[in-house]
Amino acid sequence: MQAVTLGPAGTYSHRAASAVAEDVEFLESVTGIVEAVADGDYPRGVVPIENSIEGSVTGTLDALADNDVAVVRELVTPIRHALMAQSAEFDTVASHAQALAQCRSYLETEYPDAKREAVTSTARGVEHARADSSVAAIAHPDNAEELEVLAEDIQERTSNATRFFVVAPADERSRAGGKSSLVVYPGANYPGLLLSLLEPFAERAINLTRVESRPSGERLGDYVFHLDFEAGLYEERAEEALAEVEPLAENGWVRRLGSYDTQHVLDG
Ligand SMILES: O=C(O)C(=O)Cc1ccccc1
Repeated sequence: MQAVTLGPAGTYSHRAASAVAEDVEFLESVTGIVEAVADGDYPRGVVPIENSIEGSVTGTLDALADNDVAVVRELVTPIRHALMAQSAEFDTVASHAQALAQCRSYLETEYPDAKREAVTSTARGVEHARADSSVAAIAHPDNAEELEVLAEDIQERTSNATRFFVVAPADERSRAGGKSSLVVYPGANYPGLLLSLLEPFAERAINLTRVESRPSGERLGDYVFHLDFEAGLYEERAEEALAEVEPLAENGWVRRLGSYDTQHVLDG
């Protein structure tokens, strides 16, 4: 199976995608990846959704609200960051914004004067470091090749895990799986709205594993809600909960991203 993910080669997304596809192609934006799958250009896309230290990847959330795709699996993988450069003499650290944030304390302690440069992916930062001796990169240590690995395991906490979604064309949406994801745009704003969106799950003992709000882009204070819960859409209790949620969004919409299982991908 072919999958498209965040490139160039060597990103954490690439490592995760290799667990589900033999043929991995690259794009440089999560929005572009979700759009390419929605347009039928690729059968699968692998996008980072959430990190245990830094939280949501907002570009991915917004792309899932804006495009009609299915989520068919989630991948959970540990993230271990290394600092690499041509030598210890550098003045800039280039990496993906999430990786820079995940190594904030290390950088503040060890390299307080180094500039931080956010680039489109960790592997793109490595390319900068290869081309320019004043630049160090934060990436998976396997990317180092001729670069010197100056430090390993520089992330904030030992359990730096990232979730990735495997997205597929909308017609491959499944109701089977232990978890499900929804995007809800109520198109309304009144006291207790969020409570009434969540109560149908609580009343049926369905555990919510993630609740995120994102600005709808329409006006200030208008939100799209992203919900993940531990039940399959095939289950009667999930169907019942949705039957209560959908009328609350009569001025907006509810997107069922689908049900899926979790696959843990080990590093190395
Ligand atoms: O830039 C990468 O390597 C990615 O795949 C995105 C990312 C960045 C930091 C942690 C996890 C995923």
